[in-house]
Amino acid sequence: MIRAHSVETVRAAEAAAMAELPEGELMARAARGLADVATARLTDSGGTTVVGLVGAGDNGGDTLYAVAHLAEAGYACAVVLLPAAGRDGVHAGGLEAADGAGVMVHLVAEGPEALAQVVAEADLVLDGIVGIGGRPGLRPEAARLVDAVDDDAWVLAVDLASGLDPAGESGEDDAVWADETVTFGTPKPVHLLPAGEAATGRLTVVDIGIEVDEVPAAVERLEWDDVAALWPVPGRGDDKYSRGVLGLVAGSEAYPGAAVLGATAAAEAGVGMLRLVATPTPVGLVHQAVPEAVVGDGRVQAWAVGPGLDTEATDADAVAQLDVARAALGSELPVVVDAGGLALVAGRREAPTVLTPHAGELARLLTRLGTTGGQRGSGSASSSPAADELPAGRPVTADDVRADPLGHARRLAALTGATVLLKGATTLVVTEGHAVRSQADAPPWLATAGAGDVLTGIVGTLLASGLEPHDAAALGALVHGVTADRVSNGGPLRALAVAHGIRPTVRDLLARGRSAPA
Ligand SMILES: NC(=O)C1=CN([C@@H]2O[C@H](COP(=O)(O)OP(=O)(O)OC[C@H]3O[C@@H](n4cnc5c(N)ncnc54)[C@H](O)[C@@H]3O)[C@@H](O)[C@H]2O)[C@@H](O)CC1
Ligand SMILES: Nc1ncnc2c1ncn2[C@@H]1O[C@H](COP(=O)(O)OP(=O)(O)O)[C@@H](O)[C@H]1O
Ligand SMILES: [K+]
Repeated sequence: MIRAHSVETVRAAEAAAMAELPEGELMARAARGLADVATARLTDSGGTTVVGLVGAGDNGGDTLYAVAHLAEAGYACAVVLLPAAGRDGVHAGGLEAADGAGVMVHLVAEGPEALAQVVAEADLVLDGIVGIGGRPGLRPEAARLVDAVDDDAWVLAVDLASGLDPAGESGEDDAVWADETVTFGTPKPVHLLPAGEAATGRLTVVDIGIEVDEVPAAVERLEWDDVAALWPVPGRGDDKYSRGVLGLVAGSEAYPGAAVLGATAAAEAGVGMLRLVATPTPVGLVHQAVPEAVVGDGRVQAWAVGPGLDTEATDADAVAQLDVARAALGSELPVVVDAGGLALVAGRREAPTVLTPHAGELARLLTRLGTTGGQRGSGSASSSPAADELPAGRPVTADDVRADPLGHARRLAALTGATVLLKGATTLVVTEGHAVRSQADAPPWLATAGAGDVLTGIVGTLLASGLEPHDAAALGALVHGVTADRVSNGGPLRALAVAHGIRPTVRDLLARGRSAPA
């Protein structure tokens, strides 16, 4: 599992480490690690020139020392000192090291054109403008230099891409767009959250000897090797009932195929037994595609409610199906609720619950539950709408959610007590009292109709086997995304192919776990 820690946690861990170490040792380790990564990239690309963009804080200090190492190794190195105070505005020890190594030192006073030319010549740019002490956004003089970077240069962000919010709570309107980020000790939330993930690029963690393993993470990401520990593997004493029966309330005369996708996914994920509650057309289709499924209401260990459910339908079969959906939501059993089922969510549910909206569904649900959209007030760092603003009396929109996915997912989790799985390129899993989980395993090809129905089948299977909602949601998202990536293999995807890819994917992920060192 990848674990990202908050800025407060990192600062405390750094302080504890520094108390045991000679002065400057942590920064020396950070700079050495940074220079090593830079050297590896320059070796790969055949690049020879390095420019460091240096801000006022310790992030600039790391950068100055790293550039000094690179100059000593023979690369042609320059730095641009961004503070208005020039040489007096940056880390003194770092500047002394850079001077001693023969690094060319430029000041903002030289003017934007001259500096843009310096920056444009770099094969590798070290972004040391700001790190975890940074406020979101770039000042104009920094933004101009970032714009001047050559398209072919390798942009290496020091600790985080400057301009991002280290906490990853607000967006990335004006930030460095890094090819790679070298971070120290542990990832920070911004590296894993939608607000910063794209601008972070490849993430490389350099060990500088700070201890955070015992401290709760702010954001977590399950990795392939976590699957074996979490996935429900039957034992000799199990039977189909003990493994977990899933009740799937899905499909309608209007959207029959969703039931096929959800049922196929559950069968492929290895559900002990599947009961389908649906109207005649989806029942017929599921009989063809998933002959294992049993039709009709009955005893189950968990429910999956919603794929293809038509909550507007009024014929007798549909009304009977909707009655089962409402009874499932009113029961004390675990439920995953998707698509049409979300329209039936009325508020808090005490039993384990996973809600799986995409941005539009989350917006509609929040609006229906009484939340309204709002704009951040003046003085805020960003003009994006935020979830925690005072109500402005208008409905929450999908754009509001996209501008602040984490905030809106948290809002729904607080209103319902449920685990909220917010779908997207990066899928967030938010449960009150738990570290946020963030999964980014899927290719954009997965943005295709019916993909969500497949996810519901997987998560339902995991709930029926007894997994906690937070684990079921994150593990479901991981397996869904990894399966999509394997099946796509760089090409188009269809939802049914993803469903059919689950079995070999889970098998291979479990095999990895068996062969991984203890
Ligand atoms: N604390 C430690 O022990 C270690 C810190 N390290 C480095 O130190 C960094 C944190 O250093 P600092 O706390 O000095 O903070 P930063 O270097 O992140 O930046 C703080 C400075 O930048 C200015 N600033 C903030 N936002 C800005 C913006 N948007 N545009 C321009 N200037 C802005 C602030 O006024 C302040 O002067 C880490 O990210 C890491 O790179 C590493 O050397 C490892 C050890
Ligand atoms: N750009 C993207 N990259 C990767 N995965 C994505 C992207 N956009 C959406 N997805 C994933 O595709 C799936 C789409 O599900 P959903 O929107 O519910 O579709 P449907 O309702 O048609 O089944 C989700 O699992 C989501 O996380
Ligand atoms: K930086």
